[in-house]
Amino acid sequence: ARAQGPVPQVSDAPAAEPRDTARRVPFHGPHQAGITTPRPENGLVASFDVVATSLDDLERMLRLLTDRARFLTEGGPVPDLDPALPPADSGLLGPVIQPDNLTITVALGASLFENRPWLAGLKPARLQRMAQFPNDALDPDLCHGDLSIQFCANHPDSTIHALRDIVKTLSEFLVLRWMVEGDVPPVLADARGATPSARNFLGFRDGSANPDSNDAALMDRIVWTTGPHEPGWAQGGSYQAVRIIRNMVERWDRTPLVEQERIFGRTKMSGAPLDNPDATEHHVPDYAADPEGRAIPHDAHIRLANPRDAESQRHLMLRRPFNYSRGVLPNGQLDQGLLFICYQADLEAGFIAVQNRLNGEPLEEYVKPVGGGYFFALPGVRDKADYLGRALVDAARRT
Ligand SMILES: C=CC1=C(C)c2cc3[nH]c(cc4nc(cc5[nH]c(cc1n2)c(C)c5CCC(=O)O)C(CCC(=O)O)=C4C)c(C)c3C=C
Ligand SMILES: [Fe+2]
Repeated sequence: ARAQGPVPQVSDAPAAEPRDTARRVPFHGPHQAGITTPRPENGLVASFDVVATSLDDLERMLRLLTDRARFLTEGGPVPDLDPALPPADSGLLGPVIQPDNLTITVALGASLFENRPWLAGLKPARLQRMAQFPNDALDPDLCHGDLSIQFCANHPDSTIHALRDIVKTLSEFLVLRWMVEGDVPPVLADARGATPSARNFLGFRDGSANPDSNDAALMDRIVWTTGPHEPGWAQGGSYQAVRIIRNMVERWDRTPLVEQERIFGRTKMSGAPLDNPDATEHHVPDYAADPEGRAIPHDAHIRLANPRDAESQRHLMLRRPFNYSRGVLPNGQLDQGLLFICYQADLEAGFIAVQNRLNGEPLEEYVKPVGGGYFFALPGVRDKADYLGRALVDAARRT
């Protein structure tokens, strides 16, 4: 017989460690946050079509987007509204929005300029629609867009909350085309105080040879767009290339370790280049000492991506990828991959040139780009009176 008495209360799951969500990345500055600022654990790129048929509409949209991005990244209490109305906030983060290292980075696609005569002549010089590379199998539903927003934060609930806020508050202007969310595993400083690079879904450290984003002079050269060949409004912005790259992880996990390592040109566990496997991941490979490609094959990913010759400095980029995992494909394979994001001062000298060199690399047997797009990240918002894209709007009013 069943025991009588009160139904036992279902207890809450054991509480995790309290999270540190108070950290804030400054919103105002000469450049947008989320490019050279440290990459937190969660990242999401959403691409939108813009419904703005006049310059006044575009200005209203950019001002509203700036206000929301400023509030969400700085944090604060959610206003109480009349309960007869929809609430001011989704409530995902509770009554007070915590900044949680959130950054919101807004970038424009070529189609925004091409379909609007009142923006003619103002498109950044290298901005173009992403073309198909030989190994691509692009899904049109995962490509292009008038405007991209990259959300990064310590936790996925913060990036999702910010996306939901923008989708709701800008519904008059923005129609969502696609979005991909990803993570990078947390990394702990080693005994020498160095922080190793996080691993991608192929199990390799990713980011070892990235240029140092704390070096402002280097970032001025590699990342920030400057110079007379670009419209004046675009100075201080950056070209953003986004690629959704599926990883065939089942096939990869059945590939011998030596082959995996020769495909990248690095050892899997430490990340050291194969010309000095006992070094750290930050060891600089010496290709001149390996002209026949015995240690690091000529078609290894890192050797093709950066041959470190006289020309290479022109083709550098800042990579900021996240790993995505989104269930199972209809064929029963895991749908995992890399949300590849990179920033550069010149899209053609950066991403496009490097991708053209990578065409045909052995890694292609294990990866399949399925989407993405090219965008131009707007210059930063200087202060409370400024807004995203103000210089563009001012320039359009003058022409
Ligand atoms: C066109 C640019 C690049 C694409 C697309 C790309 C895809 C891609 N990369 C990895 C994994 C690794 N990439 C690594 C290095 C590396 N990759 C690129 C560019 C692209 N990668 C560059 C410029 C570099 C640096 C080369 C150098 O300067 O030596 C590495 C090694 C570690 C590191 O430096 O980050 C890994 C691992 C995957 C899995 C992938 C597509 C799915
Ligand atoms: Fe790479």
